[in-house]
Amino acid sequence: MGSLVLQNVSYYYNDTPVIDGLNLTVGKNEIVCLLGASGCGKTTTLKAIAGVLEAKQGRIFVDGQLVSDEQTFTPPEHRNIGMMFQDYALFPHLTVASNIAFGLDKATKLQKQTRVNEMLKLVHLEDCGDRYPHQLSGGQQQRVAIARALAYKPSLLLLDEPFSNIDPLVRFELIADIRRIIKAAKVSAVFVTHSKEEAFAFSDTLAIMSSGKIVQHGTPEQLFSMPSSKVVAEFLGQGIYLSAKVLTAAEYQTPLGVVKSFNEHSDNSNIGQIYIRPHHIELHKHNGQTSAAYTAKILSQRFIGSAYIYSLIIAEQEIEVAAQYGQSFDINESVIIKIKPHTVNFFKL
Ligand SMILES: Nc1ncnc2c1ncn2[C@@H]1O[C@H](COP(=O)(O)OP(=O)(O)OP(=O)(O)O)[C@@H](O)[C@H]1O
Repeated sequence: MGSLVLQNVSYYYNDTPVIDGLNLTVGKNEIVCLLGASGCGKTTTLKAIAGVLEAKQGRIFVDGQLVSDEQTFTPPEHRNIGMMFQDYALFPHLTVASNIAFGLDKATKLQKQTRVNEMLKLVHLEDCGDRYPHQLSGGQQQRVAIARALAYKPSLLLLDEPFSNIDPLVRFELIADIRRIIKAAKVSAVFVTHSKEEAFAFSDTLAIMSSGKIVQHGTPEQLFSMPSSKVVAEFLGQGIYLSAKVLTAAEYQTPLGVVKSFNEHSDNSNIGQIYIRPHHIELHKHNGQTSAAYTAKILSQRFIGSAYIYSLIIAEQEIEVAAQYGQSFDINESVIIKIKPHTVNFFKL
């Protein structure tokens, strides 16, 4: 059994379902990120796991222990779960060391001191034990918050938007740092964010939520290359749909010609749509050729340092495509569009 198992969990506010038969298993030492549109129920799911609210249906196991079902409700303080939220919630009148020691109420003075020193070392704040929170940067305060959450050796850590108040310039450094700390502590974690970039940088796996359910759970690569539904495909990338007819197991007829696939078509349907991401598209100079070429007009451009990104309309949908190194086009220029062979995501109609 995983470190955390949610089986058919539901929760509703005033009869409106917010979590609706949700299933999720988080393995030992796995960091999973709950991702989904605003209001899809991510924070409510964290609260049900923490025991801050009582799930109306289903079963929740933490480290193999049943903590919630129709007959059982283990209160938050007995679930052995650490929590970390965006506002750090450090006690301003306590030193860093006292903040970290706060949850260690059953330990002796010596045990507390030893654990606080271990935690300060883990988060690289050995010299800050006597400081107060206001004497630390936002990133340092967040490291104290994680030290406090890990001090009593929880089996699971819940993180709700922990990086959203951190300066964007240092955010990804802090994310790498906190990921390292969690991995060193060998704890499982459930992380909620709005940012795909944070999710990719911080998590081992992503669980995409929609309408109160997990619609797909897997590594970022699995979800990106083989999304199980349009919701997942659209959530992870800004692509376009092309109508598609299955020609052979690895070829599709589209309005932009035949698209070749690395994977075999497994569905028994013949008509549908394929989802094309920007990196599947190649732009080429027209150079006066007309034969069998599929073209589009450049609408706008922006420079990102290493390349130009061009905006164009393909199959009546706007998409941004990066030019290859050294390539450049003019606004309004007509360019040839080629779709590279790739692992095709086909969705039947
Ligand atoms: N106390 C409440 N009473 C009634 N409805 C609530 C309450 N708390 C949350 N909701 C509703 O439940 C739904 C899910 O809320 P939740 O906070 O879990 O979403 P979320 O996915 O975390 O959203 P966000 O990404 O915006 O933080 C929303 O529609 C929200 O309006």
